[in-house]
Amino acid sequence: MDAYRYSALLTDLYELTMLAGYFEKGMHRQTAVFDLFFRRNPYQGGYAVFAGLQPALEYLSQLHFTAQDVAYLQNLGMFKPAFLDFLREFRFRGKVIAPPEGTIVFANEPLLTVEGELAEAQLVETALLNIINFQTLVATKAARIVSVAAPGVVVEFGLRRAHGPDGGLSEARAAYIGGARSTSNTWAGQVFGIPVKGTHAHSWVMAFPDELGAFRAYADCFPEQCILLVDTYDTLASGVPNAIIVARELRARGHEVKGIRLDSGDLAYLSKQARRMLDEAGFPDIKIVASSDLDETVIQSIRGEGGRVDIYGVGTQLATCGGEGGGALGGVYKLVRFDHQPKLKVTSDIAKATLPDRKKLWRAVLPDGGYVLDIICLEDEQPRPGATVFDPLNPSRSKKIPTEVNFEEVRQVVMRAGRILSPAPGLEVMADRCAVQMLRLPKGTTRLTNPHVYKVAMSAALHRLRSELMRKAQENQPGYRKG
Ligand SMILES: Nc1ncnc2c1ncn2[C@@H]1O[C@H](COP(=O)(O)OP(=O)(O)OP(=O)(O)O)[C@@H](O)[C@H]1O
Ligand SMILES: O=P(O)(O)OC[C@H]1O[C@H](OP(=O)(O)OP(=O)(O)O)[C@H](O)[C@@H]1O
Ligand SMILES: O=C(O)c1cccnc1
Repeated sequence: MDAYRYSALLTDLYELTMLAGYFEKGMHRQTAVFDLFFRRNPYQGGYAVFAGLQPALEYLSQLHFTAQDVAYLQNLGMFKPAFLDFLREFRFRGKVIAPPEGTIVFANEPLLTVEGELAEAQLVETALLNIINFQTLVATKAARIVSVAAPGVVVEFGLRRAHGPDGGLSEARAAYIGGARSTSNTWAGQVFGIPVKGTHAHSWVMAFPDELGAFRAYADCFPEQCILLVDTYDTLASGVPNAIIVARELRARGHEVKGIRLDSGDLAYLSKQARRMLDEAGFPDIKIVASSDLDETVIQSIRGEGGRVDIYGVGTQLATCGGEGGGALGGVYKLVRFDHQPKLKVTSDIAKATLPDRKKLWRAVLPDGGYVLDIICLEDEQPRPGATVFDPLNPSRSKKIPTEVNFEEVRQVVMRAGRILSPAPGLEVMADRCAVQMLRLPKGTTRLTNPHVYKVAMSAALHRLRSELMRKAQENQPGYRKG
């Protein structure tokens, strides 16, 4: 898809200098495995929604340096001719393991694993983080908003406040995966097939001599999709009464006004009053749309006060991933195996020590389908009910896997030898997956504040391997003295 035709130069310079260095030292063909993961759930929440895989895979499968790319790098004066020749032939031929998009994931779990030659696996770090971090962050924000809005519907209105045109495009995609049902972004509608929806702006009302004339004109032009913005002058004194007049006139012509939109004031109070007025006038099916800097907290408050909003139009806060613990997802990409040896990033802070080697991610599931905990194992082991597993952040804490669970593997091989293994499912499939998995989480995990901490554990074998590598790494440091 053209929307994903990213340049090979979509990278940090240091990926290219490392690549040139590995090439010069003859290391570029050695095998490497990298894990992409994040260390903290976004928004101080209890989960994240994995998104961005399809664009990431499209990027990998199309990755090549054009003649212009190579000429640009040559002009930088940093790279030798033999390396530039290598870039001309460069393709990504690696293997990728990942969860399907819309999967609920948690901090410290390996999400994407990229395996290949050091050159290809290292080069793609920046682009993969750029794509996955942003889309996962937006999809998570959408899921949070949808979780408090339901059965109300969420429409994504963020394009005008999104971080640039490309941000607006991928944000609309990710918001849909997280549960937004439609977007105002027509380009996203065209590219991704997301349903497009909208009302009209205050400028429409202001461009007519009066509000009633503006509503009549809109109903005339769009008798089948008429949603009227009622807060330009006075919501309850003129906006809703005028909308009711137009709704009667339209009904006499065989059509129905579909909705009204509230865009300022106390949305709980106004929606209750508007609902009463519409019902009393014989229009119980006219929907109430609300917008005005909405986020999950405001929506929860509106609902808590008995607000009667049917559709929430959410723009700025969704598109820019606002709120505590939002803004950016701190996903990282770490080397876990190199030249046939497991690798570990050692640090005095155990919470930042990586999980070495090729791994599998398993989800322990109760007979009723509810999720219990996730277990990170070495590639060749299978978790067992009753086995003891360890907290990767504090391995002195351990717990037993409940005996009655089954295990679902969270990730699958999605790319081999640089080829995407199966065509991406539609975005609706990803959105359904997210909605279903949200319901399978333990109670409290989706709570906005102080959520239940879903357990992510490592197997005993992975714990042993990590401890052993840590010990060796410390002993091998020059100047290390056993304390
Ligand atoms: N019932 C509610 N509970 C919590 N927050 C609400 C409620 N109703 C509205 N809000 C929020 O209150 C804030 C203020 O809304 P209000 O429309 O009064 O001011 P405004 O947006 O600055 O007005 P204007 O649209 O005229 O600029 C908005 O961010 C809105 O999301
Ligand atoms: O509040 P958000 O969550 O960002 O949702 C999008 C906002 O964008 C529009 O306002 P804007 O003032 O840009 O234009 P308008 O004249 O249509 O109100 C719309 O009325 C919403 O309030
Ligand atoms: O269609 C709307 O009502 C809309 C679209 C974008 C931003 N705000 C509102």
